[in-house]
Amino acid sequence: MQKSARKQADFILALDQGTTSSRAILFDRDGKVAGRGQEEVTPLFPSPGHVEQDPNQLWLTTLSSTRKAIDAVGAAPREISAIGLTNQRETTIIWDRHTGVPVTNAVVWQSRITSPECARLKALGHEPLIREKTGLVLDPYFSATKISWILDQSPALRQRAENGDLCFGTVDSFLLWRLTAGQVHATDVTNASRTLLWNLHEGAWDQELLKIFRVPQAMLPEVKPSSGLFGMTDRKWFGEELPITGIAGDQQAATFGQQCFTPGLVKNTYGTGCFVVMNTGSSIVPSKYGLLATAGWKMSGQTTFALEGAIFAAGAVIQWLRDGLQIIQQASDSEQLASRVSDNGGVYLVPAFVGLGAPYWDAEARGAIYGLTRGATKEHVCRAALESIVLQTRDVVESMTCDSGLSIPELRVDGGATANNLLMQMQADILGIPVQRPQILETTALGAAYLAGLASGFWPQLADLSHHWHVDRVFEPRISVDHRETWYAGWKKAIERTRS
Ligand SMILES: Nc1ncnc2c1ncn2[C@@H]1O[C@H](COP(=O)(O)OP(=O)(O)O)[C@@H](O)[C@H]1O
Ligand SMILES: O=P(O)(O)OC[C@H](O)CO
Repeated sequence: MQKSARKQADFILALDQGTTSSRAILFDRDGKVAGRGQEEVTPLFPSPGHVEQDPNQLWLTTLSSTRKAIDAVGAAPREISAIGLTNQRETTIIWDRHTGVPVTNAVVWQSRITSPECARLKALGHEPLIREKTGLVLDPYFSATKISWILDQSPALRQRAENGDLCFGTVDSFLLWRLTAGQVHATDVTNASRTLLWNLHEGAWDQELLKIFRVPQAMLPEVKPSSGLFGMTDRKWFGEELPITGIAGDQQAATFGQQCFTPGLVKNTYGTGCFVVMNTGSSIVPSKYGLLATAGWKMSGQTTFALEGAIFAAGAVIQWLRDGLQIIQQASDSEQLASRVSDNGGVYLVPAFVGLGAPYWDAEARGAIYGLTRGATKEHVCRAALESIVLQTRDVVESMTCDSGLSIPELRVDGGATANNLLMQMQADILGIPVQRPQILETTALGAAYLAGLASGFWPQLADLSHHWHVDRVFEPRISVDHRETWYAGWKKAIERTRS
């Protein structure tokens, strides 16, 4: 890499391959969006509870959104200092090492197809060891059982994996492989830490876990720091070779993009799901209250760890109001509809569409609506749907406070649903702390850009980033403690009734 020439370049390109879309954003030196491209991706539901995506679509939409972003700016590729990659995490792809062709569709993080395998491993008593080594819980959400589920499709596949003819990767790893035309099979620590195969304490693939999950070591990617050179793009994609110098899973990237650089700072991203992440510095905080210990990022030889509460259904509830119940036409209508009533009228909605994630980890629970009376209206249901997002967040923030022993002074927010002012106000009300919405909501992509730009020299040091973060609006809590706790007590009752 010609570092000095690249330092002079004008942009960092961030590629954000998410659950619902692939996005590409060019950021300038002030961390502002210079141009963007976005393409939707299609979820496939082959059987109840199972979710897949076509890996080729993830790749092609990444390429086409990149071209859109570059065209929007009219930038020449040589004006791009480096590329940062961020991705929906845990989603599992296996491809042929020689041809690059995926052997099946991607098994998406939301898929529950491996519930029986998780139950089998729990019955064998493996859960405490797995939890201790990985910081995670034994749940179909993570990659390990998805890998073995794919390999169990045929003995020939398993044999090819054992012979070293197949590669496993999360979405970052697959895109990196394609961008480098098959030259690099790698991932970063944050993505590795979501597989259930990564020993968080040792920072290495764990032989005992590989055996428990029946995953051949020969198919695993090399694991690198989140900020540093991963490889060069093949000239055929953008007309010249560009260095890929940052990779992180999307929630860790958003934490970095929100500049949660000091222990105790917390962000929440409101997308399809909701992911609350707290920086815990150099300490791995094992959770007693249903959260995950995970890698935050690794740079300059140092790993920063994090505590995370993963909530599976957030914006997905609003999509259901639109596509399932059809009581709104677009997600943003939810704000107006819910505002027509002053409270939930006693209605609570628990959106356990794919079970419950943090802090309950109940794969078998399914969604329910409680408290319906003859006076309940679609406005109440819509309000209860929005409330379910902030109430789930409160569950996680309570666990985080207990686990970390730190009181959380404020919540930094980002993601598509933060455009909803009522949602943000309710979030401040139920937590009793200020909610800070920054001007740039594309913090996931920004975090990937920061990781890449710090490695390429585009931004010489972390301190150069501090003037990029500007608040758009602060939502202060406005309700009494009594009101807050009565509201929350109703939710806890609804949750208890829903658990399997
Ligand atoms: N104004 C809004 N009010 C409530 N939810 C919204 C609003 N705008 C978008 N959403 C929800 O936010 C999600 C999209 O956010 P995004 O950050 O793009 O998600 P992802 O990264 O998971 O693809 C969708 O699930 C959508 O229902
Ligand atoms: O693509 P998103 O934004 O829905 O994020 C998905 C998470 O990474 C799943 O762990």
